[in-house]
Amino acid sequence: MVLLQDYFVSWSFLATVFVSFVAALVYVYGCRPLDRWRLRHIPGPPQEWLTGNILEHMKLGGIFKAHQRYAQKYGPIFVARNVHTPIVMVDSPELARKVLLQNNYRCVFPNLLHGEDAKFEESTYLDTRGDKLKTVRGAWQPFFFSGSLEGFMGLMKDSADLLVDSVELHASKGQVMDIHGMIGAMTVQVVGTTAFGVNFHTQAADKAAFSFSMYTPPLILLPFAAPLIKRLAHHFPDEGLSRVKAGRQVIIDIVKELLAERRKELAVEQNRIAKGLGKLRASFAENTGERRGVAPGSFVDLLAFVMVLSAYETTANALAFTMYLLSKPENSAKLAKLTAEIDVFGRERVPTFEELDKFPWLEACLREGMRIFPPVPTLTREAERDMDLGGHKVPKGTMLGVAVYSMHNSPAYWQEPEKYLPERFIEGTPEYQAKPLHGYLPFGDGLRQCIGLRFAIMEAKITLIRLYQRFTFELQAEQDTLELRETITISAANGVLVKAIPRPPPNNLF
Ligand code: HEM
Repeated sequence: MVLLQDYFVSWSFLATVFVSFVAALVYVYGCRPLDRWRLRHIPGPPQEWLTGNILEHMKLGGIFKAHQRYAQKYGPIFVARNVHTPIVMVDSPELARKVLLQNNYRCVFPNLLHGEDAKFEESTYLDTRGDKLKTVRGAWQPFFFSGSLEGFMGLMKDSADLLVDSVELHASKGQVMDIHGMIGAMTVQVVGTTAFGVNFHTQAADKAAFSFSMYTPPLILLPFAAPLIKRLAHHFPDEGLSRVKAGRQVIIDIVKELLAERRKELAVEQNRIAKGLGKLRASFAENTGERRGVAPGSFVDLLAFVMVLSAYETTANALAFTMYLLSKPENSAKLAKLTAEIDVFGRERVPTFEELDKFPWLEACLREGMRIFPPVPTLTREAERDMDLGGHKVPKGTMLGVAVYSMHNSPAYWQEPEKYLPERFIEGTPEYQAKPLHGYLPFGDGLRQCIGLRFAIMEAKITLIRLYQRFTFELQAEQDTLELRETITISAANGVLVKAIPRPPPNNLF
């Protein structure tokens, strides 16, 4: 009896109670009972303890592929656990519209950055909300007005011509090239130069910037322990994290250098602004950071990050995917129509801003490319208030997602979705008639729709015109099916490998 009493007050007893309590807490935490209860009416894949659906996503080849599978199985609204927190996904044009038009805040996913790096991340625009959102977006707008866009034509054409030169070099040696990587170098040059008015001479946004670290899984699974994990990662960075930080540092260093240079050269800057280049940074400084202190000290970082994330990779991916599809042997008739449209315009001529509208087939090829391979496969929002989504009550604060990739490739909305049919984007064709009214979202929708949409289409059109005036491209056999890699965007995991075939001069056509 005495022994038992001793045991109850002993350390080992206390330790057993404590460990059992913590184990029970961890178990309950991994089951997410509250989230399950809140979203119990919405179907979705069964969740694993602690890991949600993450392991299944990996098995299925990415979150976007998993969403496609879930939509087939559970219908147009389902709950998936992409990360620790559940996300209510929609896969129907009507529901997608509701999500995107009624909610203006993006979800913020956890990341590992700490200290100075975290400040850089906070300054980014992608999860901005409230008044700051209006001010910042307003400051961006002038950059994308027709007047400004027209001013970028020369730069876009020169950059496309540099790309043509390097394609020619490979072609003269009969070499296979990764056109995706080469286009990426061009898009970074274009957007960097337009934003800062200084030649952005490097492909700074290395893919390593988006690589994973071994700290990422614990951060995703145990978000409550984020401060501890971030500190650990900061003091003992592994190789993955070091690469992420190095990638960002390249950008920050360039930006700081440019900023210092610009401050010394105010007169030169005035000149540049008059020409339209550097307008974005100037407009931003004018409207937010410097004048009103909305983003003090961080506005330039913001531009750099948004540039990398939003402009460079998406445009490069859209272009590379389109070229991939046009190079597939089964799409040779679509390619022939494209080269015919370009030949009518002229093999040597450079289009003016207005003349870019004379390429409807080219634009259709690009738009259809972004249907099959939307560069941003999932859009996210946070429910700003309680919502009714497809008859389900979704509480305020819930993470919402639009399964763009799945919707774009669904037979429920597109006839023969696996086929590359640019006709879908040519008014008056049967394919156009069959197209869903709202089911096409490569640039998102609502107040947070891609602000660079016109910039991107313009750059892509100029690039494709200059390339196809001179070449067609032959796909390497092993690329019949393109392996995709998913980060925030989807891209070709191993690049797009092609051989350039110089086109015969126009007078030898027949
Ligand atoms: C083909 C190329 C591009 C594609 C497919 C694309 C796609 C997207 C998508 C899907 C979004 C999110 C929209 C939403 O949540 O509803 C977005 C946002 C954004 N994009 Fe693009 N983008 C492209 C090119 C560009 C370019 C060239 C720029 C700038 C020069 C740019 C700047 C932005 C910015 C600043 C945002 C954030 C807008 C906001 O949150 O208010 N994008 N883009």
